[in-house]
Amino acid sequence: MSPIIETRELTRDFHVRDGLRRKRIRAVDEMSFSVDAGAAVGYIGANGAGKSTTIKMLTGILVPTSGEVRTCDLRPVQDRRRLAREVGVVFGQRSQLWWDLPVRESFTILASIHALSSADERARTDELVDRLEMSEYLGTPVRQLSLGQRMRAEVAAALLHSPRLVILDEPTIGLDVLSKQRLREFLVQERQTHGTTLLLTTHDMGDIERLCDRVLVVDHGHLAYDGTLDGLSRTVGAQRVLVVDLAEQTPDLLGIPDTAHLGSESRGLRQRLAFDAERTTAARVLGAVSEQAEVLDLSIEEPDIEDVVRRVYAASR
Ligand SMILES: Nc1ncnc2c1ncn2[C@@H]1O[C@H](COP(=O)(O)OP(=O)(O)OP(=O)(O)O)[C@@H](O)[C@H]1O
Repeated sequence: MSPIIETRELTRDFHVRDGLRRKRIRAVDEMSFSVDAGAAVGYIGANGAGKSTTIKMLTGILVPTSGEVRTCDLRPVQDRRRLAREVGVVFGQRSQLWWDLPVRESFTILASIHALSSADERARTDELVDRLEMSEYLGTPVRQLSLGQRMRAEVAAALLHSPRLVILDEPTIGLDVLSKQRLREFLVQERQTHGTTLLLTTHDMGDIERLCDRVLVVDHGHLAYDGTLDGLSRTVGAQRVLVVDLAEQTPDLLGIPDTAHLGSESRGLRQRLAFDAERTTAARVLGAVSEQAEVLDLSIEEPDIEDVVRRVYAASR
């Protein structure tokens, strides 16, 4: 089976003014990678690393300066219309819905753009409305929706024609915890049910952990890492943090095996301990803490994606 995305030495330059001179910026630099059908790939990197430019070339919005790209076995620029039938794109910060129309009407327009039969349109709309819990606001104009509601509608709009590949650019940006969780669950389900391939850019490590089985890290237009999330954690030693609220003011919990004490608040009532998930577990750390103090509450902080990216960059240079 041929890959659903394949790039070979893909490159894109921009020319910008620098005072009186023109300067060349190489946004994507001879990048080669491929993605198999059915995969879920996280595409991460610092601001300006080249993520959006890559996505624009994959979807035919931007013409490459050099190199090759094939998406769903098509040439994105030349075959853009055919590609639109195979790919769904969600931009967290840009809407593809009609602001003054009720959500339902946006779906009807999109279904007719994609030339869905009325039976397919009905079946797919019902499925998406049900799984994304949108029935309450189908008649509401898009401009009146909350961000979480709008994002669900955006995702439904991008998936209405059952694309083989879904590209999501910051799909959970600005969403509250519950909305993020719902959207992630939906995407996991969609992939399981329909074998949809997912490629997403995000600044949220939770998206990567819940959704992706492979991670690409881009640095100045080059791939700095391509592998599993576990491998990424091993490469950079991404740490988790256990935050414990204690029943009494307690001296700093030093000497807990495989942890580093990050700090205390309120005279030791709340303490933060970093641990490496490769070497120990949250349960083991909690067990050791409980021997020294009564724990009232706890939470675990996910690794910070900016920190992970910085460490990958440092390791690859
Ligand atoms: N239209 C453009 N004209 C000039 N330079 C551009 C243009 N689009 C992108 N660039 C430059 O190309 C580089 C890569 O930008 P790109 O938007 O692909 O990064 P990104 O990884 O998506 O960043 P972010 O996370 O901030 O969205 C940056 O240096 C950016 O300034």
